[in-house]
Amino acid sequence: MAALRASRFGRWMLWSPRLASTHDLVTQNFAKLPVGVVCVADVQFKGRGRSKNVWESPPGCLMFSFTSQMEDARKLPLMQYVVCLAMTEAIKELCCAKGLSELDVKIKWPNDLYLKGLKVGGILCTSSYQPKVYNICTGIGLNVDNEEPTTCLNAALKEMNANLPTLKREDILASFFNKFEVLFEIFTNEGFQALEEQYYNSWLHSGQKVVVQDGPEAQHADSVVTIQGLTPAGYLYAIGEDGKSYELHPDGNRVSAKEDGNVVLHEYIHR
Ligand SMILES: O=C(O)CCCC[C@@H]1SC[C@@H]2NC(=O)N[C@@H]21
Repeated sequence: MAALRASRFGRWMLWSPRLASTHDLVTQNFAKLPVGVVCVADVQFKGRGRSKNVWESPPGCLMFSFTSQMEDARKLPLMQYVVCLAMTEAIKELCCAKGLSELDVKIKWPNDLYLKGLKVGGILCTSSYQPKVYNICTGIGLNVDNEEPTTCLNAALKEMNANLPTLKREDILASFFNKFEVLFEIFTNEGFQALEEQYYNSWLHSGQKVVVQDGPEAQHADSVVTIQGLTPAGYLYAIGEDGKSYELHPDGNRVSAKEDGNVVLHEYIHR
C-alpha cells in the first residue's frame, strides 16, 4: 500500500490464500464491487485461462483480477494491450527502483508476456454491457517465484545476480497499478494511438516474419508475411512478399512449434 500511487485502482483489495478463481469471483460480483477493486489469491484451484484453458495456479504466481469501466465499445478489444504494456513497464520500473538488473519481459501478441522466449504471464480481459457502459474484468497471472512449467521472473534475476534481492508479488502489484492508472487515462482520453509507439517498443513482433495460411480452408497455401504493427481494430497488420496487406488473427492455442531462422511457423491465420 505504501508503494501504491494510483488513486482509483488497487486501493480496495480482496485477498484469499485459496480461491477457485479471482476472475470468476470478480465477474460474478461485479455490480457489488467498486470500480478499481482488486481480488488477489495466493493459490487458485480453478484458474481460468483464455479460450477455456486452465491456468495452473501454484504458490509463487501473482494472480489477480480487477474491475474497470469503459464507454467506447471500439476501444474494448485494445484494453488487453494497455494491460500488457502496463505490466511490462511496471516490471521495468520496479527493477530499476530496486537497483536490480532489467528483466526483458516482452509482449507476445495478443496477450501473453514472455521472458527469454518462454511464457511468464497471461492476461484475460472479459466484459459485459450495462446500459451506457462496459464492465471490464481484467485477470493477470504472472510467474514471479514458481519456475514450473516454464520460468519465472525471480529465476531470471537470480541467474543474473544471485546476491541481489528478488521481486515480491505485492511490489509488482503496486507498480502495475501505478502504471496502469496513467496509461488507462491516456487510453480513455486520447485512444490507443497515443500509446502505440510505446507498445511496439515492448512487443516481440516488429519486423518479424511469419508464415500464414492463406486462401480458403480446403486449399490454403502458406505465405510469408512481415509484421508491421496493429490494424485499427487491434489485429496484426502484415505485408506479404508480393506487397499485399494482411490482417492476421490469433489462431486459438496454436503456438510456434519451431522457429526457422526468423520465420515463425503457422502462428496466425489470415481472415
Ligand atoms: O494466458 C492466459 O490464458 C490468461 C491467463 C489469466 C490467468 C489469470 S490468474 C488471475 C485470474 N484468475 C483466473 O482464473 N484467471 C486469471
